[in-house]
Amino acid sequence: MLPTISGMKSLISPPFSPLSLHFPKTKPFAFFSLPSKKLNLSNPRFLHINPSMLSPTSSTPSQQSHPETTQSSSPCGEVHVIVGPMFAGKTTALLRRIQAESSNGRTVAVIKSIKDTRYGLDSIVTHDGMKLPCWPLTNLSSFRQKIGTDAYDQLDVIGIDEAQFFEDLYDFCCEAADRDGKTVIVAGLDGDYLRRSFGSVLDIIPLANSVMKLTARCELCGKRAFFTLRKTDETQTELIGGADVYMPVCRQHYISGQVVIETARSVLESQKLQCGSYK
Ligand SMILES: Nc1ncnc2c1ncn2[C@@H]1O[C@H](COP(=O)(O)OP(=O)(O)O)[C@@H](O)[C@H]1O
Ligand SMILES: Cc1cn([C@H]2C[C@H](O)[C@@H](COP(=O)(O)O)O2)c(=O)[nH]c1=O
Ligand SMILES: [Zn+2]
Repeated sequence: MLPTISGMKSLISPPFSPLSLHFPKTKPFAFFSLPSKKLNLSNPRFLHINPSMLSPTSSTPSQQSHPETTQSSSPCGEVHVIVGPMFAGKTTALLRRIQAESSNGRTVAVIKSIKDTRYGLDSIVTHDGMKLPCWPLTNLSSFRQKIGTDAYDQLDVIGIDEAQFFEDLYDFCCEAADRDGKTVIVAGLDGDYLRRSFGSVLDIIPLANSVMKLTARCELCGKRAFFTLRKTDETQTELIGGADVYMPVCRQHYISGQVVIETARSVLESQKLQCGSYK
């Protein structure tokens, strides 16, 4: 039997200890207890998340209010969708919503795509350092089996980060909310670096109780940023990276940035071709 922390309610991926929650040093945190549910789970641990851990002081400049935070257990499921470009605070918003649900005494678990290897597999980490243990999965359909049926049945709230990488997002949200009565909170990119619909994120809008599009700050002018510009010459849709590869931009700088990058790309391509023909 894995050690548990008294009164914890969140179902968090093992291995987990309080020390695995890392937040910026300027934002101290402490654990507190809530009455625990009658759970007999062999694997997941129970966690209380102190609100100060997910302090609003780390909010993005464009932080918007949460449209709906569930106050009590609902017999019906819910789907809430958080979208926006990179660096908009999607993960921060997801972690805050999860914390709010946990504070309301609901049992929560968080999933992220195994494709996102940026900060190790077992944690969701925001760009400014908030960290929460999670279940890293290839596909969402494996979640119930991974967590265990009993644990799944006890869950009230499921958070999903990097939702653009899950092909079975629609079916999972449908089943979790409609059939199993779960509250599903989904965070992901609505668009890729070419502003095309990314994965299945937009497909779940018709399933949603609420949709929130967050914005970042344009790295070039400071205005609101709606888009993500890729700074490199790579062209595949999926390319894991952070500020080294991507930057948030406003419409004007997306357009001018794309022109610069596409020009650079075609210059590089023609240089490669020329080099090839000299060989
Ligand atoms: N251009 C940037 N480069 C690096 N970090 C940024 C940039 N813009 C904002 N941030 C930080 O990223 C935080 C949001 O991180 P996160 O919640 O992980 O965003 P998202 O999940 O939308 O990518 C902001 O609060 C801010 O501190
Ligand atoms: C625009 C864009 C992004 N990605 C990748 C890059 C990151 O690994 C994630 C997004 O992370 P965040 O939590 O929203 O910051 O997605 C990609 O693969 N392709 C793209 O076009
Ligand atoms: Zn701009």
